[in-house]
Amino acid sequence: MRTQNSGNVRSSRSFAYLTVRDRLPTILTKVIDTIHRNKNNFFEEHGEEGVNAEKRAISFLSKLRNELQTDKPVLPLSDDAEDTVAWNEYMQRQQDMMEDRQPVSWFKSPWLYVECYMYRRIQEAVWLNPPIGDFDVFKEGKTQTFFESQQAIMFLCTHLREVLTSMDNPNEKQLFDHFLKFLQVSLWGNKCDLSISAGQDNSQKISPIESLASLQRFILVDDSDQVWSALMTLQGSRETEKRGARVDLILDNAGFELITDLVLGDFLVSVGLAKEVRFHGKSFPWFVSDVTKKDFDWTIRQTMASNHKQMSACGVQWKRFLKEGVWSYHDHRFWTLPHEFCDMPTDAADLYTDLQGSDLILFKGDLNYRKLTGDRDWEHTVPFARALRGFRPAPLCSLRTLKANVQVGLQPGHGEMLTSQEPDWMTNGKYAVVQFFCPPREQ
Ligand SMILES: O=P(O)(O)OC[C@H]1O[C@](O)(CO)[C@@H](O)[C@@H]1O
Ligand SMILES: [Mn+2]
Repeated sequence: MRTQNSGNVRSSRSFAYLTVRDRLPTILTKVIDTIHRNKNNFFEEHGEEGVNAEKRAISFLSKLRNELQTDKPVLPLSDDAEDTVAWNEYMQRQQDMMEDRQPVSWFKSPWLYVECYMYRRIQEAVWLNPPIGDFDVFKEGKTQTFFESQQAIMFLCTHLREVLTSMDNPNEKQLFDHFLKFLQVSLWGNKCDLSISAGQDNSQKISPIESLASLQRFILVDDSDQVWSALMTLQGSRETEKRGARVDLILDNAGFELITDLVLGDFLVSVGLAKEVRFHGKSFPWFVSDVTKKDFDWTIRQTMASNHKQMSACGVQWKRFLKEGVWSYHDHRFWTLPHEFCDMPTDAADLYTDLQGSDLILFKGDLNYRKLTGDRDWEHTVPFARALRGFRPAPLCSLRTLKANVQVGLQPGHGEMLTSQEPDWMTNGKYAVVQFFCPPREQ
């Protein structure tokens, strides 16, 4: 069994190596440029102090880029945030695992760790300079993809409102068909992240519903019917009948993907499949396009303010769900730590306990999949349940388009066939999985 990290940065032909060599410095250069372009805004808001903060942040980030490119040892964090100690302890853990006592450095550590670490160091640059401490270095890109996906967002909102108004007493089959569509739209929404393209435009421009049929053959594992059964079982159970089912959606990217997740959350609540939807986002800007609380609120405000009738009706409804507590937004520092999810019971016990109260947890995106499976070099036939290594807070499902070298739960020979036909099938974002796991009932 090969279970070392799939992200082997040491091998100069690996996807991980290329990411660290090419993609991460490009992202850092864009961040530096963004801060520089905002110099006048910082001056207007904070005077000279703002300009000094801009200079210090840029010099910090340029140094960081140099450390990365010259494979320097990774440095402990020097800020004083809620998660600083956890990060520095994790770095020590990495150090203890080094075979030859070499210092942990950018090209000699697991990919998952260095990639997460870079985003945390970017945040360190901002937090160490309080006048610009709440500046989101990725905001521009996130708003841009939202506006560039307007057409697709309008299609989707229209489709949702039509489905909801036309459904008077739907039978189970009709409900299932609609559910499947909204689940798949949310799945393919994950194509639109900005980290894989180092911030280049990756927005959705065509009708998301119409493209579903042609995309079906790219879903390598499709456990949608098990997700559906889990929801149906809840409907029949006495306990959940009383309190209603709770779905937790672990969000990934802002822009079009977030809209697909909100639409799915709306559908689940509006047709009674869930009583409560809890959205989980990041507590600081992460992996270029991930959702923060500000992005979440901004997206709902923008949707409400749209001139398009159905789109603004969606926004108004979403605002109402939040006000009534049917929907809620949560963040936890664990989502922006480098830990794999099987560490959650020990390293974020409060979050694990919270998730145990869920009836279904939907994990969006590639990074969440890497953390679910520990980003290991698993054989493709290893069952998903095994790759989770004891992470079993509640029934859970990963909705992920493939953008990294890890994939489990395939039929024998499937992975080999794909490799022979399309060597980059795990990283080109063309394929997807809907992978479900249900913890066995306690005896
Ligand atoms: O937004 P997602 O789907 O988690 O993707 C994040 C991207 O960043 C990566 O970590 C690569 O840099 C990949 O896993 C993926 O391409
Ligand atoms: Mn992301």
